[in-house]
Amino acid sequence: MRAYRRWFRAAVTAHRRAAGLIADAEAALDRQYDALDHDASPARQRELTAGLRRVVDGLPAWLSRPLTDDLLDHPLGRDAAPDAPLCLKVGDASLGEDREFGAVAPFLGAGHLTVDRDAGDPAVAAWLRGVLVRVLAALPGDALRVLPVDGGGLGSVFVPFQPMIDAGQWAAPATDRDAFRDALATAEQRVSAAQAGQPRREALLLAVAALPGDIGERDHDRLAALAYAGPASGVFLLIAGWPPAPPPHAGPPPRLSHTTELFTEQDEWFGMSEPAGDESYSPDGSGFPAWLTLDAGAGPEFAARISRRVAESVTAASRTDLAGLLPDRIWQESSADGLSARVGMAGRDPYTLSLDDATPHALIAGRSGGGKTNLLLVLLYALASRYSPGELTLYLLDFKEGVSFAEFTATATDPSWVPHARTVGIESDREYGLAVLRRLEREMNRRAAALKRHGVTKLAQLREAAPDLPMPRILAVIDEFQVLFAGNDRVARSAAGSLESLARKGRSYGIHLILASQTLSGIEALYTKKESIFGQFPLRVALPGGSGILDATNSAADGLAVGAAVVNDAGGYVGGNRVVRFPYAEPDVLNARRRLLWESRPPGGEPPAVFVGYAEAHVVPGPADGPVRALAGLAVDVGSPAASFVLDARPGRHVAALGTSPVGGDIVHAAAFGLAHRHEPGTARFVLACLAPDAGGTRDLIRADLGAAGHAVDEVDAHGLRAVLAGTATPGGAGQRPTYLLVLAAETAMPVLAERGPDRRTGLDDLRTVLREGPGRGVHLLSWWRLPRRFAEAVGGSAGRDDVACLVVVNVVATELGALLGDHTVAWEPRPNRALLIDRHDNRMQLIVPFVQPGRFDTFDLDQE
Ligand SMILES: Nc1ncnc2c1ncn2[C@@H]1O[C@H](COP(=O)(O)OP(=O)(O)OP(=O)(O)O)[C@@H](O)[C@H]1O
Repeated sequence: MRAYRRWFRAAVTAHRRAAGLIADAEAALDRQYDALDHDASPARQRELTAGLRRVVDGLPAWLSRPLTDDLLDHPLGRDAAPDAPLCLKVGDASLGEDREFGAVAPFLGAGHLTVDRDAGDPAVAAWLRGVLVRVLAALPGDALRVLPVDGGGLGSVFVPFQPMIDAGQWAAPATDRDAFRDALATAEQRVSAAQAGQPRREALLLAVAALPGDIGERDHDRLAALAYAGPASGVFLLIAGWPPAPPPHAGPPPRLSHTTELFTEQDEWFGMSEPAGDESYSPDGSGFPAWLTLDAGAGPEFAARISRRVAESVTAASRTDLAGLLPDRIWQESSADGLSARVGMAGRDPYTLSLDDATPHALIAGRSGGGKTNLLLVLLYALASRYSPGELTLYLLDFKEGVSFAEFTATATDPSWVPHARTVGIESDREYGLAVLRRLEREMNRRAAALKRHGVTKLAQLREAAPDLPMPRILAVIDEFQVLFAGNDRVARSAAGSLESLARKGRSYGIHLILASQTLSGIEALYTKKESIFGQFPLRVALPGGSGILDATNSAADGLAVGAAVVNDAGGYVGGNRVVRFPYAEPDVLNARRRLLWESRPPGGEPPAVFVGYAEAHVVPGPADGPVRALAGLAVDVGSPAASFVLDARPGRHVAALGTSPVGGDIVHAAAFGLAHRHEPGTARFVLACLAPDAGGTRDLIRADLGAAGHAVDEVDAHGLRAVLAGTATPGGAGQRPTYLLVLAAETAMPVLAERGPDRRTGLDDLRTVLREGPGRGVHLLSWWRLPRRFAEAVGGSAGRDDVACLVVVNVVATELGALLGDHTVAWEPRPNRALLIDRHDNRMQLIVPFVQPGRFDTFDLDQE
């Protein structure tokens, strides 16, 4: 400060002497030109201008020298110190040929600068660019944040500075009134924060190329207030076009305090007011004693070059590496009051992301390739390193290709997993997502009850009151969460309900949500539909292309480079913006860290329940005791429990797989396989009818698996099947052993079954008797019907609906299924690798991953299914 004072005083003194010279000269001219001392005066003039030049030359190069290529070798970031006042050359005053000198004015750290013409004037545009280049090059790259305003829509002034915008150090230009007001709000917030004693950040410069034409008195007053309070808080103004024309019926705009003003005198000549600060150019307060032309400033290319170089250095300085960011000693933190982890750098400072009572939940958005996967990996590994599995549990869910949480699970080549992960869903179904949300809700209710029981209101208190009660904080991360709400169906409604309740109440019970999305349109639809949910997500992380989750006027994330994000903890309002750079999630570092976490896991730590949407399910033997069941697949649910159907003595305990897909045959195979392992060899009878040649492969497999389990198989054709039905329909005809009728392509038997026999009975009569009475005698039908309508006819239409209680629906469209069930409200859409298990007795409908033959979907065209 002292050095600046000394220097500026010298400059002012030199200017005054120049003024004296001009006054002398004018007086002399006035007296009489001829009487002027022609010899002495030029010498004195030269002497004085040389003195003035020395003053300007004494200024650091970036603040004074012409902005040309000659300066390119001069180092960046060393000509001014952050927080210290600086002076720079703003114009060229002249006392005649060869007697020019630089006019300097105080600026950042000391006061504001205005010029009365806006950047529509090319000289003003170049000047403004020049002032920006000077401070950009003189200061360390991250010592100044610029909020550009270009209300004239001219745009060109700030175009060269795009690299600084991309690097997140400058905001994107505000080009209309609303955006201008947001910029004002940001600056005002900075002032309030400083006044409240918050630590100073980099200086903030509101740089205006042209004010929006439609601003009013109130905006002028806000600028005046900023001018007054700004310098003490590190907020400065550089305004081209001040004072503006007063709005209609309004007085002239207020004077800006702490401001050095340049104003037009004539053509390209400007006058300059007294400078901001304590010094003055003239003894009588009349301002700078000479007219001046504006500093030539910087051309767009030169500005772009400097901007690129400074941006690169800012980016490099704020780059972090993952290894440096993860703590060496794991699991040292308590999550009693919240979760937080260092995840990157905000300028020169480490950035810590927190999920706690104030910011319980977060939204993350960015375009494809914007770095979402990377960010989530960094965040989750950082959290898992700080908190032990006793302090933090993770529920990870993704709905699409994209973020893959496979990184948290064991693989064929690496047996380690992240021990905090409770569930990991990869390319999950919406139903699976709903199941996870429901599970979280149940956990929330469990915690609510525990709080009540212990008479406390906060999780931290509960952890003290009941130290043995497992009460880790839970973080659920849902990627592409908008998929949950696709369609206006039961799943969407239930998911919205669950999510809303978790978002509202979760914070009290240590449950945090991070919702991430690429498809902003999906989120936008939700904004309008479910605005209330998003109010619960004050923390917003906008990766490149993710401005959609910020306030409508906040486009700060549009120009970000990959590796950076605008993190906003004020629900998206501009004032809360912070540009944060995240390290690259290096695979080697992640792998090493996962191993370390895994090796440190508590004894008995279970691997996460993994659900992989595209994976085939293959049958394995079911439990050896309990009710006898037909295995059908894995439930689309947390932990993927087996989905099965109890084959007890109640009438109708049979299975029909429906649909042309060969998966229908696989269902019969899975059931047979499970039963073959359930019964001791030779203690059950298996009758197999394969009635379509193209199901031969499945028939062979059934035969082989039953044989391997020690069971004989009676193979029959349609006539044989009819005979077996006739036998088992008669009391005592089935014998003592449980009997399973395995029928592939059952509809093919219809003509044979429909024929009347000599006793006037048809095979269908026997079939229906078996369906009703068979289970009581240990006889169960496990069948695959390619044509659901034939099946309906076979069981006797609606009257026989409950006679086959278990339907496994494969590729049957909703209308057909509705007709079959007599219920058109059933929501079902056939999809690859999924089936709907319906137990008509229990009124249960369950989405399952059907058990199929290994490789079924490798050889089978999914589109045909
Ligand atoms: N912080 C970073 N530093 C350096 N490179 C990064 C960083 N973040 C992401 N990247 C690079 O960008 C690429 C895309 O990132 P990432 O896969 O995280 O994007 P994404 O948004 O998840 O994309 P998608 O959803 O399409 O998979 C990565 O391959 C990585 O090389």
